[in-house]
Amino acid sequence: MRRPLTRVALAVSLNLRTYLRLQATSTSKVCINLPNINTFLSWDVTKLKQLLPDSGAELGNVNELDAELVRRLRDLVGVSNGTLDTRSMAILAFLYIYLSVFAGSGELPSLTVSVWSELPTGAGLGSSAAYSVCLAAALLSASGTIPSLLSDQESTARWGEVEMELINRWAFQGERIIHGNPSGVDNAVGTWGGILRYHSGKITPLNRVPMLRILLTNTKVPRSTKVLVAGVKDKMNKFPSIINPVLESVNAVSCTCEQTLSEMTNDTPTPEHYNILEELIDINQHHLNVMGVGHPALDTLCRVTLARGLHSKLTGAGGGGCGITLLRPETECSVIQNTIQDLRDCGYDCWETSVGAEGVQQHSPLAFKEEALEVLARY
Ligand SMILES: Nc1ncnc2c1ncn2[C@@H]1O[C@H](COP(=O)(O)OP(=O)(O)OP(=O)(O)O)[C@@H](O)[C@H]1O
Ligand SMILES: C[C@@](O)(CCO)CC(=O)[O-]
Ligand SMILES: [Mg+2]
Repeated sequence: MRRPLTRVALAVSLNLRTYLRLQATSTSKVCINLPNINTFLSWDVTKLKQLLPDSGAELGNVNELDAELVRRLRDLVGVSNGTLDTRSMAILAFLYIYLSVFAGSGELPSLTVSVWSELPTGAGLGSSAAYSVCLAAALLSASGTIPSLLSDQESTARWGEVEMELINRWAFQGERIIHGNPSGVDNAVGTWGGILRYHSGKITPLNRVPMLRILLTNTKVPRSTKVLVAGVKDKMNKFPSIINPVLESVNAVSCTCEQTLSEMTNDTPTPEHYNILEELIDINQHHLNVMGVGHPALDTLCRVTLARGLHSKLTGAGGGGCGITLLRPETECSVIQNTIQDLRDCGYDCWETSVGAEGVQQHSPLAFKEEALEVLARY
């Protein structure tokens, strides 16, 4: 039986976006272009139709993963059960959402979907969720399940609450395919943006969000969310009396952090607020090490930034990938530049950004970031 998660977590959106372009075609093919993972594939619509059960209406249940459809898709893609292969997971998530969303209409349309992301793939920044949210929003919109929002004048628009809820649910199915037993917090952040509080499956956006500057560092150490999450679960099962109190303490960190963030938005942020956030970052990083999701490269990140007076922690499932470093308002430009250089000297990618960006949106081609448009226009 799955233990209900009763602890609080806070999740924060980043200002790095995933872009999806969907073109209706008359080729009788479904094509997917995923330049980030060098994957370009197509299938005949007739072949995909054979995967649908006799009554298409049986599909399309947004609350449960259809194990039989997943099995058929695995056969089609040629993967065995426990595969963690980047490409296969991305393709399975796409085909699963495509077939489920269009099954009810009885017709599978030919189309070309191209996705390109500014997020590093599989590095602890929720790239799988951003990918799944884009797929869900685009396919639901193409099927007419949610409206297409853009009029001639409007270049960017957001869906209403009901549509966002549906996008989030379908994205969660994509996350399930990609990473096994996800909490749903990453797809919620991708859908709604901002900062979210997660408790027992209930997701509440924080009303107001302070502006926080951070450094984002990619150690480039490869890791798999699926494997790391399974590892923590194993530890919980093996040493419940040891790990449960750690999770309780993580919960208390989330609550104290939430209170501090709320004070920072109600009053002017003070140096003391930043001191508290820094201590919480350090404590949480130690928790994550105890849970077995640290990595020597992440320890290096923490050590190198602390030498410049800055505090860091891992992101996402850990085990390598990315970490964040909190910047204080008074942190001098030279300190930031020197820290970035130190981290680049370690072989890491590092850049400055801020937290709390918008969630999923529909853009007209004109409102696409130029770089994204340039990449996606190739397909
Ligand atoms: N831009 C993209 N194009 C295609 N597939 C992607 C893209 N981004 C993510 N994916 C899919 O998501 C998988 C990575 O998901 P995973 O959950 O392991 O990492 P993450 O989401 O980046 O990190 P975390 O879950 O720890 O925050 C990839 O293997 C790929 O299947
Ligand atoms: C590690 C994890 O918290 C998120 C990965 O970004 C797993 C989850 O919430 O499903
Ligand atoms: Mg993920």
